[in-house]
Amino acid sequence: MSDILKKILAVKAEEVAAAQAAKPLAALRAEAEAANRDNPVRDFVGAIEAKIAAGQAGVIAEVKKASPSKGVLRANFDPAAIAASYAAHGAACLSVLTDRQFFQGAPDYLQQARAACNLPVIRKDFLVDEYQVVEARAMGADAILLIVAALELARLKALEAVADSLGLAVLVEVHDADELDLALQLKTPLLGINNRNLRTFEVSLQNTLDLLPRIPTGRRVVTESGILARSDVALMRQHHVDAFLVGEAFMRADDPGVALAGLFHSR
Ligand SMILES: O=C(O)c1ccccc1NCC(=O)[C@H](O)[C@H](O)COP(=O)(O)O
Repeated sequence: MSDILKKILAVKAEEVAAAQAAKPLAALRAEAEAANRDNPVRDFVGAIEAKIAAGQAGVIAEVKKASPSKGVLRANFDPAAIAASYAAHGAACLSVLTDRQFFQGAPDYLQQARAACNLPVIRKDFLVDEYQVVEARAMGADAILLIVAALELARLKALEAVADSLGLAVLVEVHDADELDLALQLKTPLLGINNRNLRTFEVSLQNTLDLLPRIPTGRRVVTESGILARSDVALMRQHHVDAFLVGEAFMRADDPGVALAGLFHSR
């Protein structure tokens, strides 16, 4: 496991302990159930598939103020305005960072972004415990990320089951072939291949291409990280990779939605 991931996971364990002490799981579950009544889950997988069925890329557009590898990406950060622009320019879904310490994110940002549009939203964070999955639905998320490098198989399966019980979609993320073997033991169709090595922060789109021959039918590959240019999108689409998770390229642009259209839509 990479050093940064170790550090992040140690902080997550502390955050879960503190949150549980402040609000027990049973109370949080009641909030998640209320959210399911008042603010029902939006179909994350369906939104991606609908774009792809229409011949477009399925873009998960990220709302990310900063990152460990790049520092602050967007000083003037307005999650609602970013989300509205993404929606107006053809995003399938949103990814909102809720981690405070390493990404300068917040649960409030997820709520502001989701309220500003009709798109499904993934809680982008480092989930290690059932508590955080329930918390994701309570804050309004429609999907969660599970990172194979961070979790043992039994824990991955247990967290996927909690997500299923709440109606949340799961994006399972891998970086190499061993992680892929584990991810394929989950039920979710959404398989994220991270092009970023979390130890070195090196990014190589070749990582997605190398793992493609190992992907069975029935899984939807989402290529994650380092998509910066139209040539990157073209390379992926030539290899029938039609779903993308993109952050930095949009966050550094004056208008993130216009940048999305420029990267993905034909001119
Ligand atoms: O982005 C980082 O520096 C990072 C460091 C440690 C763990 C995860 C990290 N990124 C999370 C992501 O998955 C990216 O935000 C996402 O794939 C978008 O990547 P990009 O388009 O390169 O911003």
